[in-house]
Amino acid sequence: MTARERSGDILLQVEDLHVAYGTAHVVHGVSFTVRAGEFVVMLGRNGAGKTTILQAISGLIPKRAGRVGFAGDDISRASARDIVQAGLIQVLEGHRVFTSLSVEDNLLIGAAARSRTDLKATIEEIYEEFPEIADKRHQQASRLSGGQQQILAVAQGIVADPRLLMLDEPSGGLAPIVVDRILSFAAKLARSGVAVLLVEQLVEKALKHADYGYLLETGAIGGEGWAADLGDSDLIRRIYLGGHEAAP
Ligand SMILES: Nc1ncnc2c1ncn2[C@@H]1O[C@H](COP(=O)(O)OP(=O)(O)OP(=O)(O)O)[C@@H](O)[C@H]1O
Repeated sequence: MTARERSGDILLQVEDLHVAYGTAHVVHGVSFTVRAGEFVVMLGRNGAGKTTILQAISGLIPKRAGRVGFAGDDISRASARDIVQAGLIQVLEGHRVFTSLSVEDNLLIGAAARSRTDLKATIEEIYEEFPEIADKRHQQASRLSGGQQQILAVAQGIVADPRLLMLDEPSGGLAPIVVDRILSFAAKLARSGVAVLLVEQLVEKALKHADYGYLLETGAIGGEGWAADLGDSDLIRRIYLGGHEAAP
């Protein structure tokens, strides 16, 4: 199955993206798409370039070459702020929350990036889904565990009213059951029309929740396919394990 046969309007279109850190050329002509309402995962070994690609799309690091289209506009040279305003929201790797502010203020700050009318209902929905942060809504975020801060970081991305939510390894430091809850919430968002682009090391869990996957091999797309087909594929075995064992 090729990308062309997927349904839905293309929301994000990355074409021939190149990124370098000084003389280290780490992304070599990457092209891929994310469609409206689609949950796409990008998999690849440590250091393959996944975070670099997300950050280049978000305008956080410069692109050496290539084009990024979003909702019909060319955002290749747009500022990080304008990219957020357009509805392309990235949740960075690690627990990047404001620890001196309350949980609820963290959510309000996340939402301040873009105005939305259903903010209260969205925050309530997040509290319902993640009672561990609801219970501490008026406490400083520094009182949350690392895993709860990670949930809060993802929640900040959700309240920003994304058209495309990019999640960079949301599993970091989380118990497996919490990872499943976050990924199934992301899948629910996708079903409601928000596109999701996930970078994740937990291959099995990512493929369980995503619709479509791209496999990154040292800065280039090595393969792609429906998530349901990739799990037990030779492609995954080749990329992660040199073709000998089952995927992690
Ligand atoms: N700021 C930087 N300066 C120089 N090299 C960098 C920088 N950030 C990343 N790299 C290098 O770029 C390559 C791609 O890194 P990147 O973090 O994008 O990979 P990744 O697939 O996200 O890996 P991981 O799963 O470990 O986060 C690696 O070789 C890494 O060492």
